[in-house]
Amino acid sequence: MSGLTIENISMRFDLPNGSSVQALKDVTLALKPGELMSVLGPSGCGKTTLLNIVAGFLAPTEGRITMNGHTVQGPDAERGMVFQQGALFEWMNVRQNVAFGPRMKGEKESQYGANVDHLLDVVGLRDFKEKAIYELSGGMQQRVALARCLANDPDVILMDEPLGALDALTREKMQSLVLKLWKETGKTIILITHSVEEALLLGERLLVMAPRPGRIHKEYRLPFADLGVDQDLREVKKHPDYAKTREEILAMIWDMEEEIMGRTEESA
Ligand SMILES: Nc1ncnc2c1ncn2[C@@H]1O[C@H](COP(=O)(O)OP(=O)(O)OP(=O)(O)O)[C@@H](O)[C@H]1O
Repeated sequence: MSGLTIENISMRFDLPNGSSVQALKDVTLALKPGELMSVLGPSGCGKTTLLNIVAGFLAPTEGRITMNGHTVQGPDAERGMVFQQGALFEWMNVRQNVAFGPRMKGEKESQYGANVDHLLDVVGLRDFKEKAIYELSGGMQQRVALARCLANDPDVILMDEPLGALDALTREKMQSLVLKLWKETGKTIILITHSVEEALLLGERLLVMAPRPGRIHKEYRLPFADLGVDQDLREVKKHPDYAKTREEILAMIWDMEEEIMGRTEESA
């Protein structure tokens, strides 16, 4: 079967003091090729743990991940990751960073060069190819991180708060870029965010997770990501369902946070 399946994933962390944390409990979902899913939920509900398991960085306590029919056993270029801070190589210039994956695969400049230049064009860094990473703004660094991930031609792109460290205006521009890349490349994308607005705009599917144990609370199918491919995101936000869904999700997460606070106070 093509696509990504997350089957009955549970994750328990055993702590040195003998106790344990049930970070995820029985999470099941499937993504078809080309789907864009945002993941939202209060702090500690297991978003990053889930992404790390899909990436193959962590082995789940129970369940399995399959990718195009085979079981995920560890990290692989078919699943690319973009972190909050670009995790770029400071000793390489912009173009060398983007070319890193293909070079590691043993490709020659004649094989990867045109694609690397194309990707740098797509993310708007044509004139910055020779720049050092420290010369770039945070937004530009995240553009490099996106291009570097795409240069490996992964089937799935996993993004953990990729725009979380950016200022509001840059973030908005980058949200449009993510939508553009999604449509142009047809990649499957899972994007974790703490921003309800971002989850709404970048989630063709939006997953709300609940904590203790981390699990799927509710899933939405939304029109805003498709609309945002061709439209200014500020226009998309005027859609009548946008404010309604935002309020509903905000209230949902607020209630979860209140419950966590209540439980913490009780146990104090
Ligand atoms: N390596 C680890 N060892 C022990 N506990 C862990 C480990 N990694 C995560 N946890 C715990 O698992 C739970 C889920 O953590 P995770 O980071 O996945 O949540 P999150 O939803 O991504 O949180 P945030 O929004 O704050 O980034 C938390 O209670 C966390 O403390």
